[in-house]
Amino acid sequence: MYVLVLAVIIGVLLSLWYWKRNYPRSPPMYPGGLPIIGHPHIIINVDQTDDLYFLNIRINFLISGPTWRIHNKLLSTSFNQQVLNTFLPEMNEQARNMVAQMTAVAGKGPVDIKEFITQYILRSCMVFKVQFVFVGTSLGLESKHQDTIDNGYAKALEEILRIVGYRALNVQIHPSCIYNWTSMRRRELELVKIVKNMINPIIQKRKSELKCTKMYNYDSSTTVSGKFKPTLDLMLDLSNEQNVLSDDDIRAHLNTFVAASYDTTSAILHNALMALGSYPDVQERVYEEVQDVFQNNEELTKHDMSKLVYLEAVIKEVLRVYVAVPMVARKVNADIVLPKYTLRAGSICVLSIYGLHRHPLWGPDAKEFKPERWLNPDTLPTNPNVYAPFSFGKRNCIGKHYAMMSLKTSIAHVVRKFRITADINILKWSYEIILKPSTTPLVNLTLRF
Ligand code: HEM
Repeated sequence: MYVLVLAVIIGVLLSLWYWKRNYPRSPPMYPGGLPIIGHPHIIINVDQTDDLYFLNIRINFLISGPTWRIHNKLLSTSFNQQVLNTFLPEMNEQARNMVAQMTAVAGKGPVDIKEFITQYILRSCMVFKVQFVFVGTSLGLESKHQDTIDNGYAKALEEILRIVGYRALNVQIHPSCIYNWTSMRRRELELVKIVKNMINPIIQKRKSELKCTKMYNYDSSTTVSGKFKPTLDLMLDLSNEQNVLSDDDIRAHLNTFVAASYDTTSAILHNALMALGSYPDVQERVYEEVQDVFQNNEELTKHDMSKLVYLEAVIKEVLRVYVAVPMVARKVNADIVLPKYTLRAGSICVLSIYGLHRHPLWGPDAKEFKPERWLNPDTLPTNPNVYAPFSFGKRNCIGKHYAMMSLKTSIAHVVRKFRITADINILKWSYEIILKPSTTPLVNLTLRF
């Protein structure tokens, strides 16, 4: 009996110690009980932090903080606008494919658009992966095998993130000594193995291809034979010539790119189409702009991108109100002294992007969906830190311009062809690191011509 009581007391004390050690002193509380520091004036401290955490779970299959700092510089050349423009023809083609699939069901009653969106993102983002990272058909895989890899790989990463999200929200399984005994942990290890087994042969195959063609002799700039050097080649180059990246690093980068791009972009595309269906006036204005820009052409060009001003405002507002990444978390490297409390070194702090996007600085209509606010800078908050759909600081989103291009292209193609009717207010969300639609409310698509 005494032993039992003593065990309970020790358990409670250990939990309190663990809680105090991991959370900053007296932060304001988020409705769900999570500590937040999403105040715009203290966001700047994010650069004093390091690894990506979700509450206090570090995402182990992603690249770690110190490694990311070195690699990010080297890889950022692959994300410049010139390189991104080369993906526009493929984006147009995949958007047309999505529209063709939707046309088959248009006018036949309410439909679930999630599958069409997932296919578009998998095809265009995975094409991005295939061309940008895996160098198109040079993999020598038949397209059906390529599809299996795209689907299986992305789905495995998605499931890992779901597990991480679940663990993050359930404090009783934070300590590894408990979590390691759960079936969830076993599934996580299984998935990590699946991902490893899919990616390793691809890295090895490309390595030997590059050796054969002696491409290693090229310098590590972004171009090869007049073309942009794909990221995988760039990474292999860095590993071979400069010993900067190991195979594990390369795999972690690929995981990071795919995990960070697939779910986020599909959630936002889904939300944007639902929002357009719920606000007919906004949709008509987008339609008119898109018609003006497209004219009789089949494709959007890089010059068209900057002309889609209202559509850009709509996307920015979707990213604000229906944010895809509602919070980010960081490990604090050194004590950060704030007016009311100190974030201690070693603790994990959570930044509520969701909270920032509804901050009173946005005005009394902060919670309303109003794309027009982006057309007049005077109506926007003067503090830029209240808007962070792509996060802040050194580890912000490297793919933000790519995402914007992909969203503009796909939405323009859909709105040009269909009148959408939907109700975004009945949409329910689930937190899986990314805030994802958990229900699939149906949407009506009516052909415009
Ligand atoms: C609408 C779509 C997208 C949204 C809302 C989004 C949002 C974000 C956010 C909030 C972060 C920071 C996470 C953190 O600070 O903890 C991030 C990081 C990142 N994103 Fe995106 N993203 C999007 C699309 C993309 C795309 C298309 C790519 C393409 C490759 C991409 C690649 C990355 C990478 C590589 C990181 C860095 C992860 C790391 O530091 O390890 N993202 N993204």
